[in-house]
Amino acid sequence: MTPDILCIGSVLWDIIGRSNAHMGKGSDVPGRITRIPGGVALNIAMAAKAYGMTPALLSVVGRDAEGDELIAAVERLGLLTHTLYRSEDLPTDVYMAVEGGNGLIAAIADAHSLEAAGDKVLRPLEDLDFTGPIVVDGNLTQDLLAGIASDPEFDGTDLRIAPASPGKAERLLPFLTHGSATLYVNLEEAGLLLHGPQPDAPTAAVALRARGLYRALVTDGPNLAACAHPGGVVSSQPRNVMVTRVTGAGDTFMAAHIAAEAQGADHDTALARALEAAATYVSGDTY
Ligand SMILES: Nc1ncnc2c1ncn2[C@@H]1O[C@H](COP(=O)(O)OP(=O)(O)OP(=O)(O)O)[C@@H](O)[C@H]1O
Ligand SMILES: O=c1[nH]cc([C@@H]2O[C@H](CO)[C@@H](O)[C@H]2O)c(=O)[nH]1
Repeated sequence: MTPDILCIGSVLWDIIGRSNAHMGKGSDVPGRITRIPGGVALNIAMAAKAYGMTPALLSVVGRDAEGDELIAAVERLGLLTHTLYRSEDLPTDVYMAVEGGNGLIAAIADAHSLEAAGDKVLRPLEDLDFTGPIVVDGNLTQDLLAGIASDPEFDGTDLRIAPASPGKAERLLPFLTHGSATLYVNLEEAGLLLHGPQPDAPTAAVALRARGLYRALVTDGPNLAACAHPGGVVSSQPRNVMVTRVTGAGDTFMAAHIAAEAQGADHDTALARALEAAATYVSGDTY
C-alpha cells in the first residue's frame, strides 16, 4: 500500500497506571495498569488513519519481544510499518505515566533509542519520493530536528510539526525559519517558543508568524483556536461539550486538520473540521 502521510518520531509502548484516588508524591494506591501503543508520531498516525488517511511510520523499534508485539499491534490498526528501522541493539522505547483522580501525576518518556538511532530513521525517505504531508515530532534530537529544518531536501516539503512535551518544545525552534512548515501547538507551548506567555491563540499564532514561521495552528483547550497563514489569520471557538477526556485532544485536532486539507479544505474549513473532531474526542466518542 502507498502512504499518503508519513509520521516521523516516537513509536513506543505507553504504560499507564490509573487510579481514581487523589494522588500525590509517594502515593501507593490500587488501580489499573495498561499497555497501549503510543508516542507522538504513532498517536498522530492512529488518528490520521481514523480520518481516512494511510500513514507510514518512520521511527526505530527494537528487535526485542516488545518491538515484535508493538509492530503486530500497529499493523492490526492498518498503519504501514515497512518504513520502521528495526534495530538489533536498541531496545523498544517506552513511556510511563501515572494518572490519579486529580489528573496526570507524573510521566517519564524513555525515547533513548529514537535519539540514538539519529538520522537512520530518515533513510526510507530516499526511496519514497514522497510529496504529501510529513509529520515530524519533537522527540527527535535537537540536532536531527535542526538538520531537517535546514536540509535543502526538505525545502518546500509540507512539514507538520508536533511538540512532544513542554520540556521538548524548544527543540522546535529551527522550524520557525523553515519556508513551508506548519506548527501545531497549544497556548503554553506557543509561549515557550515565543519566550513569553501569550494571552490567546490568535495573538500567539500571529506572533509565531512574525518570528518567521510559515504557518501556526494554536489551540487553547475550550477557548479560541487559531490558524495564522501567509494570507492572514482565522480563528474559531470550540463548541461547548461535556469533557470526559483531554489527553490526546491535540493529536486528534492535528490529524483531522491534515486529513481535511488532504481532501482540499481551505483554512476556515480545515480549522472547523479539526475543532469538530476534537470536540467529539474530548466528549468521549472515539474519533
Ligand atoms: N475543555 C475543553 N472543552 C472543549 N474543547 C476542548 C477542551 N479541551 C480541549 N478541547 C478541544 O481540543 C482541542 C485541543 O486541545 P488543547 O488546546 O488542550 O490541546 P493540547 O494541550 O495539545 O492537548 P493534549 O491534552 O492532547 O496535550 C481544542 O482546540 C478544543 O477543540
Ligand atoms: O516526551 C514525550 N512525552 C510524551 C510522549 C507521548 O505523548 C503521549 C502523552 O501525552 C503518550 O502517548 C506518550 O507516549 C512522547 O512521545 N514523548
